[in-house]
Amino acid sequence: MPGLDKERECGKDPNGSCKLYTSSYAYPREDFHYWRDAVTHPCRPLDELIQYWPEKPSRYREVVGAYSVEMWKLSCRILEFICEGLGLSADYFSNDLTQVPKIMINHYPPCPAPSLTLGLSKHCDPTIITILLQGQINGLQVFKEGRWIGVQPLPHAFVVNIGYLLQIISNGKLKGAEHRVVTNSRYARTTICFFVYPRDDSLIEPGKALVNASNPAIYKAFKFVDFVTAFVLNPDDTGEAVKELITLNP
Ligand SMILES: O=C(O)CCC(=O)C(=O)O
Ligand SMILES: [Fe+2]
Repeated sequence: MPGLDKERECGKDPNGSCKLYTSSYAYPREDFHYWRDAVTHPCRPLDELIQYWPEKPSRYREVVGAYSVEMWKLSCRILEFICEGLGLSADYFSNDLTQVPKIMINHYPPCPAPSLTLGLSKHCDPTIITILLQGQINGLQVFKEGRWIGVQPLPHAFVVNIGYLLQIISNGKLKGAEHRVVTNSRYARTTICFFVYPRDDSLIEPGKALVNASNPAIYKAFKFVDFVTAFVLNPDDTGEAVKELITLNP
């Protein structure tokens, strides 16, 4: 699709809820650019928001709409299991903590210099959880015990990433997955993320049921909007502004 059409398709909401990026959302501030184009938009409530989504390719709204409905159901089920595992009430996330899910479609074209160029740098998603459909092509890596490990695409499987917010809510019992995307010179790679985000004014804090005298809170309570602001200023999640916001007695 020509660039102008892409811009038009992603510019239907005067409030800019649908965004089109090359590299990352922070393009003008990046020290390095990434080999990636991305489209993102919120997807709930669908009836209200679908009018702002791209209409091209021709079945985009139908296909991505149906996909987002299924991802929403799946994310609710996964979060119920996570609650059971952590010892939080089953409905802990059935509220503002999960009401702003977003779809992000990433496209990484074949790259002439994969050893010099990443698709996305090391980060931890600023979400509760992320459900990722990787497709058939390798590219995702997770950082574990000091080294990068490729996440092999499996047919009919999703990757579920713990986000930074769930790390905080679980009081550090669950760790946000640090990951990045590498490029390759032969194949284009397209992936779809379903990001589970809270409302801006949601309070993020270690679950009360997980905190007691022998397990004190290791993170402060904060509003999601303040976290996002700090995160956007420091896309690297070890950024000082984020650390200061979430760490007790920094
Ligand atoms: O494309 C991928 O495999 C991962 C994308 C990702 O990590 C992100 O969009 O946050
Ligand atoms: Fe990510």
